[in-house]
Amino acid sequence: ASPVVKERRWSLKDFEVGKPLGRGKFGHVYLAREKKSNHIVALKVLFKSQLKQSQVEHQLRREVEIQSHLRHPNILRLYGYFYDQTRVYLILEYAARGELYKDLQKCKYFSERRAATYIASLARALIYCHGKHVIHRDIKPENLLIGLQGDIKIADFGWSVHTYDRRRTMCGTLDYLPPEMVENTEHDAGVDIWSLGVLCYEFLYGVPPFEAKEHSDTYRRIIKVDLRFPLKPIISSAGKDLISQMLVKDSSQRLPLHKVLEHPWIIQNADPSGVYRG
Ligand SMILES: CC(=O)N[C@H]1CCN(c2c(Cl)cnc3[nH]c(-c4cn(C)nc4C)nc23)C1
Repeated sequence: ASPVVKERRWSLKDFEVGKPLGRGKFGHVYLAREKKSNHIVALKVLFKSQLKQSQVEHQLRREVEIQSHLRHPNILRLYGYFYDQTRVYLILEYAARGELYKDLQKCKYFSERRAATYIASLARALIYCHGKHVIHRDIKPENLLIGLQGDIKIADFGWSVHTYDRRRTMCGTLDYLPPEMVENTEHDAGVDIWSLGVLCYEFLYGVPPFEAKEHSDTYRRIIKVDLRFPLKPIISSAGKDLISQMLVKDSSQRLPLHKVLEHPWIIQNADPSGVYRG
């Protein structure tokens, strides 16, 4: 089992806490070392008072429940948690090369090879999540970290949910359900395919596809799927084709994740090892 396993009851004295790595909404994340195993982790410290006043305890419980059961190279591990009088602590995998959005800001946009390698890894991670009826719902650069080898990791499952199949959980028979009930729920796995398409566009152009000054304009552009490709940087038609097949209004018509992995742009550009070496 991994050195920092969840079965044990953890407490702060098990860790030597180091420098702050960054701050989330509800607290800070610190570099830390588990004393017995010398395992380096990221310790996310959340203040109970802030969780209470924002009524996100249930969301945090769901995040812990979901992320602690997911095991995938492109999903940040949650090894365990503990709490004291005033705080909740999440013991998270440490991603040695930090936050992806900082890299994206620095180099404005990624090469097609780097973007395709990340999109392929994220597609594989989402296929894994959807196989467990988990949808993330918040795939964006701020929630992505980079591991020691340059491997991308989805973090922050704060908005993930367990989808359940209403068809099966409804009172047995389907016969009496109207079409819209038998169809997908408003939040089906298709939301993550859309977000992956938005992310792919932002990786390649450095800005999200429906960006506008006012929120109301962004909303209008999303609803209309007002997708435009700038002249610069020059992107292959294969890359634009993949984005166009993911950013489709009808979620049932979006390119399924396994088809994303077979798309020519991914085949031609993604590093098979899932790691971008530059
Ligand atoms: C909302 C939120 O938790 N955001 C970030 C803060 C750091 N945190 C990390 C988490 Cl949760 C895990 N691993 C990290 N590694 C780093 C990092 C590494 N370097 C060289 N620089 C940084 C920064 N940060 C993390 C997640």
